[in-house]
Amino acid sequence: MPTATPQLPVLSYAEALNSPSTFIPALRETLLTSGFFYLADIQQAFPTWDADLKAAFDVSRRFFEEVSVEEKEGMAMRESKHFRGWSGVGSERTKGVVDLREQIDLGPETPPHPSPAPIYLSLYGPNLYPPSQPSFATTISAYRSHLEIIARVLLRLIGESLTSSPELLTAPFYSEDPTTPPYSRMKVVSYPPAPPPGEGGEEGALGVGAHADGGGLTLLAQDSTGGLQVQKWDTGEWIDVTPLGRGELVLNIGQVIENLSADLYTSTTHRVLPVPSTSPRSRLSIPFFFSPVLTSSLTSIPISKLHPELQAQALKEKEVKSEVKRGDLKEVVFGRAAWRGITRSHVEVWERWYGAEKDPVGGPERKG
Ligand SMILES: O=C(O)CCC(=O)C(=O)O
Ligand SMILES: [Fe+2]
Repeated sequence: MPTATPQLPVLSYAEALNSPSTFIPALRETLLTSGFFYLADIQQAFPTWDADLKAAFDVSRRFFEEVSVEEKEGMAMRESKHFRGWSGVGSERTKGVVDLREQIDLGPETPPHPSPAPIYLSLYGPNLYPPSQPSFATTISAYRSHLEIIARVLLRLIGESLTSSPELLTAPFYSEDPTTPPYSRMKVVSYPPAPPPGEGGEEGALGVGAHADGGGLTLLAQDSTGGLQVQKWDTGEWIDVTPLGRGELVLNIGQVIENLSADLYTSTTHRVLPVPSTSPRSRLSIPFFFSPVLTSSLTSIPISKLHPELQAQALKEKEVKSEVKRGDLKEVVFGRAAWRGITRSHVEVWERWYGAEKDPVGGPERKG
């Protein structure tokens, strides 16, 4: 395991639970400056954390390495009206360029929505799992349930770091209606070693191209390979998010929290470099995108409700350096943003089940 010196702040989950009064100012400072951080000391809250994390990576590697292409095709995302399931290398796009990764997309496990109008309610539905590896579903679901807890704790503390009415931030992430739960997605991803351009590789292709996450809060576990980079919003410099080998998670906020925070906190641009063709194996990562209910309306915390010391800063214009256009998923209703994000990444799935004639939101292209 590498023992790199982290270039991003390391915050402690144990401190978040035991000493919120010292954790909250550190969290605020981190989100005002860096936008990305490591979360360590999760073991103190979940004694089985290291084993559960390892089990999640073990079932993921077994899936990518052992399940046949025929079985993967049977659980392919194009079979799902709900944009769930497996996508092979080259079938997902970021800003129109193929991503060099293979993945399973998962969401909250529910039946299809009973009346899927508006169209984005079609995003609710069942996941697709590999039939030959039943431990994949149970292991990944158990891991996901830890992340739901950690994300809720962090969300509340992010709310408290901004305002004495944290429910202004947290409300869109709660639902009383079982047909419209919070729409948190999760991916199990493999980045295979890729040939460089000139030796068969596509010019400009990355593991995943530069983007800012569209959801609320991203909690990412990565193996020891490395390759994730974040673009510092103040200088535009790319820095490595090196794995620390401590069972840590990498956290960043998505465009939803950027918007809710009156743009005080930045949803930072990031990317994954291709795995070198000389690497003996694929890089694995498991990002979890903790997100609001699809029907929720997202309105920024009013400046007058922010902590007094943040109000002047919220009024200032902030220049964010980013290789890609930002704010591209700005919508009032979260479902519309989620729909545009996923249909843009998986145009073929959208065309198969919906297409321009049937889609009032406009799928990959914004309408109205
Ligand atoms: O795999 C990673 O390290 C990052 C993936 C990512 O940024 C994403 O899927 O949004
Ligand atoms: Fe991302």
